[in-house]
Amino acid sequence: TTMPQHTDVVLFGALGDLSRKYLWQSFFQLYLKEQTENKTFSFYGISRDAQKEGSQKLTKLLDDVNCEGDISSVCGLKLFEFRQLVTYVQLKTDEQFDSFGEHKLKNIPENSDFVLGRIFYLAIPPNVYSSVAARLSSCCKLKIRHAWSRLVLEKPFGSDLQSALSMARDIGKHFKEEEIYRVDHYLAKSVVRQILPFRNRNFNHLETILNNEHVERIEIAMKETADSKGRIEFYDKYGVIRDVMQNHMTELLALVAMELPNNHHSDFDSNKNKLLSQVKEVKEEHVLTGQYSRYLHHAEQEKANISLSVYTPTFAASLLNIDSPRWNGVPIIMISGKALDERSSYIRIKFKDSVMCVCGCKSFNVSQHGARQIIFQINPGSLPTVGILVSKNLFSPHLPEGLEDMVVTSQESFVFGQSLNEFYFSIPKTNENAYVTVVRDLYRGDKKSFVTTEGLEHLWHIWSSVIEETKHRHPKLYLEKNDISLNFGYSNGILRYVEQESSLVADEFSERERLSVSSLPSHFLGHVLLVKPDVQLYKSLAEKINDVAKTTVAKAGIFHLALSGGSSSIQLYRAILKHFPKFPWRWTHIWQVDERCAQYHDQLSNFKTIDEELLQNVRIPYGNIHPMVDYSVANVCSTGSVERYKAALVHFVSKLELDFIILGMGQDGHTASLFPKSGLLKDNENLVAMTTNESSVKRMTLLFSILNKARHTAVIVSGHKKHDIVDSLAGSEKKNVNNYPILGVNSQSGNVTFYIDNDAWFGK
Ligand SMILES: O=C1O[C@H](COP(=O)(O)O)[C@@H](O)[C@H](O)[C@H]1O
Repeated sequence: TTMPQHTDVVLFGALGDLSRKYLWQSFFQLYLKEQTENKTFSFYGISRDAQKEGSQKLTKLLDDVNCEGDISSVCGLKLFEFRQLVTYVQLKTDEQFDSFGEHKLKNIPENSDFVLGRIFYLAIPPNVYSSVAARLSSCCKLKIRHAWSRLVLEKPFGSDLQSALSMARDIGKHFKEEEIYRVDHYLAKSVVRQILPFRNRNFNHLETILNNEHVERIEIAMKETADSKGRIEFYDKYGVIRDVMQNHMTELLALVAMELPNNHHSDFDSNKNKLLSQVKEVKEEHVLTGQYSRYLHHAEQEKANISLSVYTPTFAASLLNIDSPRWNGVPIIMISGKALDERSSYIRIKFKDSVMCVCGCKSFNVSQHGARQIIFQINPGSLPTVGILVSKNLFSPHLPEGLEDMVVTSQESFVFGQSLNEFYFSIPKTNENAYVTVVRDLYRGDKKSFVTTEGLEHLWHIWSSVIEETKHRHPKLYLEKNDISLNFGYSNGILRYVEQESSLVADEFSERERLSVSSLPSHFLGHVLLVKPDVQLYKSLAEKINDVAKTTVAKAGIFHLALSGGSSSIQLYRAILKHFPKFPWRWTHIWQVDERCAQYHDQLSNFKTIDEELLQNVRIPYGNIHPMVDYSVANVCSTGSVERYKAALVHFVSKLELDFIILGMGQDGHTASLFPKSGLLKDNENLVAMTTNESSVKRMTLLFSILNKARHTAVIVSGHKKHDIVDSLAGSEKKNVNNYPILGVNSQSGNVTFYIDNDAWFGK
């Protein structure tokens, strides 16, 4: 007869996300499967919230625990019982801890024939692990015969080797190694659990080919569609390498590459640790990093420290090597990222193709000679379900107890370019949530889903220095969901993006921008003023536009730039082309501030200048260019043209906020095509209008209603002919917008800068 046993489950962080999403449901599953007359349970939900509020929150949370489709009355009854067995407890002070140990938890006399267990599950921030462990050790840990205590920790287990060791030391003062359970939920995923049984069951086939003679490379991927929104603070601290490569992915590597254990736990641990100790420290040149383009936007929303966020990798690809006779020379490639095109985790073992066809190549049979691979598909990606795929031209696998054949329906599915029909496909018989498995293992004292202290030390040893070395590297920006510019290759032991240049560039994010703004010398008409010789002036403005473009593209994925006509603009375009060849043209939309109603080839056309001097020299998508007048009709300007331009602005420009506009200023103080005494100066309703000044042709122009919504405005004033108007505007006499339209420039953003060259400022 087995001794009766009771288990107290004490869940810290009982009201948090992890508990809400997985833990309570998993503890209910435990109760459902394990509880008998002889095996009883109590559950305690712990947080720092006051008793009443915490208790209400917990009750709500438990309402969501359910039978997951099991409609039997047994499950319904057990669910009812389970909810009754959960008690909320506020634990903040030493006294509260002590009284919890004394009065709430079950206690038994020494030497009773009863097994008592206590699970302390810490779903709380790691910085309090040590102090909570210390308190638990003094109030609640069982120290009598037939009793056990387990301390369960969620990652991150430190942020580098040193911090992990010091955390392990601190906790080790209160709990012994066998009492510490560090969760790695990937080790509890259904396919991961089948890796070793599968290898064992196919020992004769597999163990002879799982080595450097036969394996070309191993890929381990953890691709996610989710981004890091809501977790920026955590992500800025950890980034993708610490978050998943150092732990889940390296653990997966160990399972496919370690020597098979002889089914003894001690073998399992020592073989795994041996393998981990053979993985070479990752080098800087072995890691590529990327950041999805809206990351900084999320960081800003979450009030993160942007100067740190710019460096956070949300994507990484790493090349690892194992220094052992079995694996020497086999590249191990890890890929993981947020905001990618699919949620797919897998280990792909690709075998060498060493067959050369000499004769009969026309009928060379793909199913016999095509790519040979084994794929452990852990999260499904585009497959109908998770499972293990073995190329039919490799061997026909024997299935261990936990797997069954998957019948591939006629519907074609492809895996790395090969039809699913070209694989033997086996799937786990049960596919429960990983946390259900974690909790069951925990209860049974089975340490398969947990990380030992020695293992942890190896894991950090592999990754610590490269994380440090790359911490100030600017990750390559990528577009969410599907950016082929993340594709990379490896040769001569080095990883390289196929497209070296990011289509999005965000280095030197805004620091320089802020600096340049704050160091401007003075003000003009209430706006920031920069006075310089013209060459320097245009370079400064080009630099500013480039900076704003990069940061805007990084945040919003699109940049709207509105240009004026005039000879000064030509110098600006040349400065941009010369100094900023990496300008993000692909993501830039070009608008016009104003235009004369002339055909494209007419010398009066502003657009012709923009086109010839700028657009023809850069790679900008045709659809991003928005000329103001309509060259497809004889009458290039009409009411229809005004409406068309307005509609285009409304369609493309979010909230009608252009990101950057370049204005000029005429000798009469006009700007855009808004001339002194024009009725349009007071038009607050329209965005675009036709206009004329006495001496010249008709024009189209943007109005102040949209100009003043721009996020950044630069007014270029250049040449000695402008000196008088600059002088007069700088004077103390009060002026009004009706006579000096430039005074109407009053952007809501406050980001207006006058770029005035020496000639215009000082005169001849
Ligand atoms: O541990 C982690 O894993 C999740 C992904 O887990 P999955 O079971 O959904 O594949 C990841 O989103 C998270 O950033 C990381 O901390």
